[in-house]
Amino acid sequence: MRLDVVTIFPEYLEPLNVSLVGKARARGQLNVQVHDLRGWTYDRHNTVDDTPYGGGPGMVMKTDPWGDALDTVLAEGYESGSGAPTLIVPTPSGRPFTQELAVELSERPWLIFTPARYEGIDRRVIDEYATRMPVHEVSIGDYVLAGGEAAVLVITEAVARLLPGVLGNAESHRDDSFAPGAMASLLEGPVYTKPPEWRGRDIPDVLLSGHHGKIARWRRDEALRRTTANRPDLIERCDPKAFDKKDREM
Ligand SMILES: Nc1cc(-c2ccc3cc[nH]c3c2)n[nH]1
Repeated sequence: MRLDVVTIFPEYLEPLNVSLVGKARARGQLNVQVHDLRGWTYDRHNTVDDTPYGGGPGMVMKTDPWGDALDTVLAEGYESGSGAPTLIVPTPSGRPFTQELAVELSERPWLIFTPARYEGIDRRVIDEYATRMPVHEVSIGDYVLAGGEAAVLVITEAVARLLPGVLGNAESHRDDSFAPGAMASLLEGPVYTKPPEWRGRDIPDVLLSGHHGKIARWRRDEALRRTTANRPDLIERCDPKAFDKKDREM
């Protein structure tokens, strides 16, 4: 998979050099290119913004730097055989980013991220590139950030960990919260490891019983309890029949 990020804060994307994404890049599973939007400005102040038509507070990101940057990125990507691009535009007014969307994006060969700043990007840029590729305007949550770069980090990590071979054998996304399946959308229950006693706190006996059926049922019940408490909206999405089936298997 190829990822391109165009931003006025390339240093914000430094975390893509470490941990899971950094290792995937080093192994060649992920090709990440970060581009400084100001590289496509030609005035003395490297201007990327201007006042909004119709008035109002703040500034709007100008068309030309984005258009020139995206044309360059597209030419590079096509030249290197990156496949069909998908444009991802982080915005508070976008489609919610979910595990389902992460799975969908992980199956694409090439993602181009355009994290904005200020009041956003001149709408004509999105409209122009929407004629050439799928565009996903994506929100990572109902809160307002000062720019889209944090959203790029979130989306990139959620997508990269789904790529084949990126998660090690010791990890798996099979039972992720929100992953499809009988426990679809249940939140993760509590987890424990050694030592068996810590500051007077023990491990739940069932986890030491070696009875896999009882352990699976306890974990399911804990997930249900936690989901009911924290995300009752997710309970409706679960298929109760699947639970009966799972119970019989445990
Ligand atoms: N989910 C979410 C996205 C954003 C976001 C995305 C881009 C920009 C550009 C300027 N402010 C922004 C905020 N806030 N919250």
